[in-house]
Amino acid sequence: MPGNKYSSSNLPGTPRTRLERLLRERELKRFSRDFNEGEGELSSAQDSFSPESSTSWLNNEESLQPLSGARTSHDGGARQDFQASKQRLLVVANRLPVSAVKHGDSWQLEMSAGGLVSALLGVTEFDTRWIGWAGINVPDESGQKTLTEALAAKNCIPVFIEEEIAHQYYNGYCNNTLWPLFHYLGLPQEDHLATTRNFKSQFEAYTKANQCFADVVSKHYEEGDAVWCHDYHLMFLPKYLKERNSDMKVGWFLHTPFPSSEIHRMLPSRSELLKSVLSADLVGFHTYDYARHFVSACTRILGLEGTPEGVEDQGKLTRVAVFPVGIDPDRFIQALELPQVKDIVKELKQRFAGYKVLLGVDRLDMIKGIPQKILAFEKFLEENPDWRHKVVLLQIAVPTRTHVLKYKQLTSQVHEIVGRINGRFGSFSSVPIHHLDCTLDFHTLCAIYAITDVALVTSLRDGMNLVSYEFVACQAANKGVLILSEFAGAAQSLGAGAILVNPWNVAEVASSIGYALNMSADEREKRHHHNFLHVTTHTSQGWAETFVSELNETIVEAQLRSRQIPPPLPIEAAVDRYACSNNRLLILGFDATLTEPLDALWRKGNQIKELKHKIRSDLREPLRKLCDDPKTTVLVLSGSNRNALDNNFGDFNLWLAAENGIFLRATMGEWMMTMPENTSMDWVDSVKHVFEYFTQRTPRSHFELRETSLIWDYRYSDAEFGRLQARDLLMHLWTGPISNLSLDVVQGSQSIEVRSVGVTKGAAIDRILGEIVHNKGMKEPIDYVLCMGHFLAKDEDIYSYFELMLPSETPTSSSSQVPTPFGTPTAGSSAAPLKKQHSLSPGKKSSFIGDSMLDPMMGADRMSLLEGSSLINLQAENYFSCSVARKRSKSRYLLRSSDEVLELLRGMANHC
Ligand SMILES: O=P(O)(O)OC[C@H]1O[C@H](O[C@H]2O[C@H](CO)[C@@H](O)[C@H](O)[C@H]2O)[C@H](O)[C@@H](O)[C@@H]1O
Ligand SMILES: O=c1ccn([C@@H]2O[C@H](COP(=O)(O)OP(=O)(O)O)[C@@H](O)[C@H]2O)c(=O)[nH]1
Repeated sequence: MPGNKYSSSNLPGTPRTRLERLLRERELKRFSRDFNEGEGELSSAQDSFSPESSTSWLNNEESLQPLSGARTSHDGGARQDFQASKQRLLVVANRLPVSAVKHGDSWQLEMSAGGLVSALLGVTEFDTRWIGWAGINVPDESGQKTLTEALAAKNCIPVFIEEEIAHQYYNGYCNNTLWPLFHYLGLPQEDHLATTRNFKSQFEAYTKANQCFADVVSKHYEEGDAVWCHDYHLMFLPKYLKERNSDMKVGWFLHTPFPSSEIHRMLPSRSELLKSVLSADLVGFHTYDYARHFVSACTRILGLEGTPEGVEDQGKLTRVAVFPVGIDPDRFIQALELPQVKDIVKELKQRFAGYKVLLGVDRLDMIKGIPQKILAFEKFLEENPDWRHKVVLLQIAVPTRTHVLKYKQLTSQVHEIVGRINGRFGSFSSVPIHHLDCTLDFHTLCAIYAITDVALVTSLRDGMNLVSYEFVACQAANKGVLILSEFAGAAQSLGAGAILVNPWNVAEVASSIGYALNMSADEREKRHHHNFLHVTTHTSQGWAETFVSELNETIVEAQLRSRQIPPPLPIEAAVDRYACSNNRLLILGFDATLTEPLDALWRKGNQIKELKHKIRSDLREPLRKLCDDPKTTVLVLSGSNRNALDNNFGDFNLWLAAENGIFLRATMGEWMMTMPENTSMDWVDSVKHVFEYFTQRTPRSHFELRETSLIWDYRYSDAEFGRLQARDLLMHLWTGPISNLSLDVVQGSQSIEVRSVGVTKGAAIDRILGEIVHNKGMKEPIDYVLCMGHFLAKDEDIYSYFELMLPSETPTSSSSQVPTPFGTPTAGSSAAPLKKQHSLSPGKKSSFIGDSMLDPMMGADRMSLLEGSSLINLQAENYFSCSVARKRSKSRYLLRSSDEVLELLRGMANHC
């Protein structure tokens, strides 16, 4: 068995990283394939496998093989075992590889045209089911049943969509809106009002159609399946699938270009579409440019973070990667050896004897640049009279999307130009352009590719363009030249061997035709060799294998990452423990914990600075109840300045700690300083200068000068630009004003803060607690602590502070990073006597806080009052450290939003 011989244990080392695991898997696959090929040699004589037995473009039902393992299905025992262990793959695409035509009571299945079908037909590595729109309206149940049965033989599963919805979805939203937009042809503009109305109904049909797909996928899904969604038709599918089953392994691949974010943002439904695609685990594109555009649309439109790995939202990563598609080159190379193909080649050569053949094979689509190509050919004939009657252009224009108005118009336009040029340059015996509106069978197509001298691919935009690959695969003998649009994805892979052109530049294309026709045999050979190597090594099989491996790997990675994310706070338990405690301490962050949630729309306004500093109005009541409960002490501990806290909490009975705990006051009392030794601001002017400079150059960023720190905040700026500016700002800081100063530069997700070394919430809490305990004359030990906030990583040392207070047998999460506590647990006892390690410096005023009131009692004398007493008696089950909306955290628990904070505080308040 391949599995035994090449089990992973035979390979040295355990892969630890994603790349190591992927390389290992690749190696195993290669071993496994070599092994099977070894066996295949023995059985090939009996199989007498021929290219025809593989899937074919012939519109002949007999030639259609089941899609999975078409080549391995007759191999007997060992092969079947191997096949049985193949991973199940559900390919979901708008179009099935076959289209159904009804003949009486039975169905005839014909091959569908288009690059997506061609690409996926080469994929035999998996146990594949193909789920797609039947392409035909079958309203009656019995018809649906018989068609489903007919398709099942080809491992195809139909999605039935009601006729009007299918029309609005496919001809409307997909091909009249998304397709032109993604190919930089803009949105339809004929009649603005009607278009807007259409947008709505077409968009609704699009969502409904995507739901129909999701229904069918869910029905056929088995645990462990990889679900691979394809193309712009199914942008909502990842979301719908994950809503039904969050464990489903979902990948999404786009076959078209993804346009610049400036184009994508024109779409009225731009955000919904992006968000849904981001529900997938892995998102793939043909080229790096498309992937880059997608990530940048997510950062600019959704405000998310783009990383080299993909797009990150609250710790959840959607991997974005590049997977250039290929073809199954052997299918073409072997077809050329078939007698019937050789016959067609012979016939064509006779037919065009004495002529050089230029070839275009395209769906009759605006993006393919057919009119531009023909006009370039006209210009060539115009400028090169010697070539007239010595060269023909064969243009195969495959009819497509014929119900969309634009496509109808294009057909007439092309016919008109062809007629004019043939009239102009034709003769009784020959015409320069042979234009065919038809679909060719596979063998004829191969033969035409083989006899062509120059292929002309002049797409105005094209996701990849497989015709260029197929042409190269069929040119081993002829070494014809490929003229290729620089706007096709294929230009990135075949660019070095092809002649690259700008299809809009008719003169350039015309002169390239001349260059290609006159090219020396030596140059043709070299160029062909380059392309042939690429086409034969980058196959559709490899493309699919890589995508599915990466998808599997993404899930492993996500599981590893999710282990680092704290579990959700068990709100009920936190409330229950609160209810039965006697002396509770609630430490609450302010910004993004108790503040109003920010709507994305507000990002646009300047009022944002004001809004972010307001307590949620619905939180006031529960908070007031908690503050007024004699068994509860509430401390709001924030990076904000004293004013902000005064304005929001001045009328509550609680404790306020501003500027990360440097300033402290009970709302009944005056402000005091906890860490006067950290308040020197000599550095402030030089840093402020840098912050001002960057604020002026980064729209919608702002900086805040606090009494003890400076913060530059760019969360409302363009995310990408903000990040670049932040990088630049940091470089300036490090190399300039602060290079010799003892300052901390604290990086938030979208902010940069400069403060004195050692100022953190964890460092301040020791002294804050000393003051609170003393001030309240606390006799009973604190037996419940909730410490909750959207804290910067540096300030999360506060969570660790309390971990150390827990009984020693309780495993601590990160004791090594604990700040110096003034209370440490006594071995073997559950109580934590408070021990002083810092003494506060009473009365020491620093110049920049001249108006602050310093409590002369707060300091060494006071702390000594507490020494030796057991003022924290905290059991692990009564300690709830909880980060709010920050998944990368050292806290024990997570609350996703301030809505959940509200739920928690309301629950507690009910027990006051
Ligand atoms: O199904 P249709 O609406 O008739 O259109 C045919 C296909 O056209 C598009 O093909 C793209 O995929 C190719 C393979 O990745 C790529 O080479 C080409 O550049 C693209 O245009 C479309 O994306 C498919 O969904 C359609 O089936
Ligand atoms: O008569 C034809 C002409 C072309 N094709 C196939 O259609 C696909 C076109 O793919 P491409 O990526 O070039 O562009 P798309 O049509 O997908 O935009 C290629 O595999 C061609 O072999 C076909 O099936 N029948």
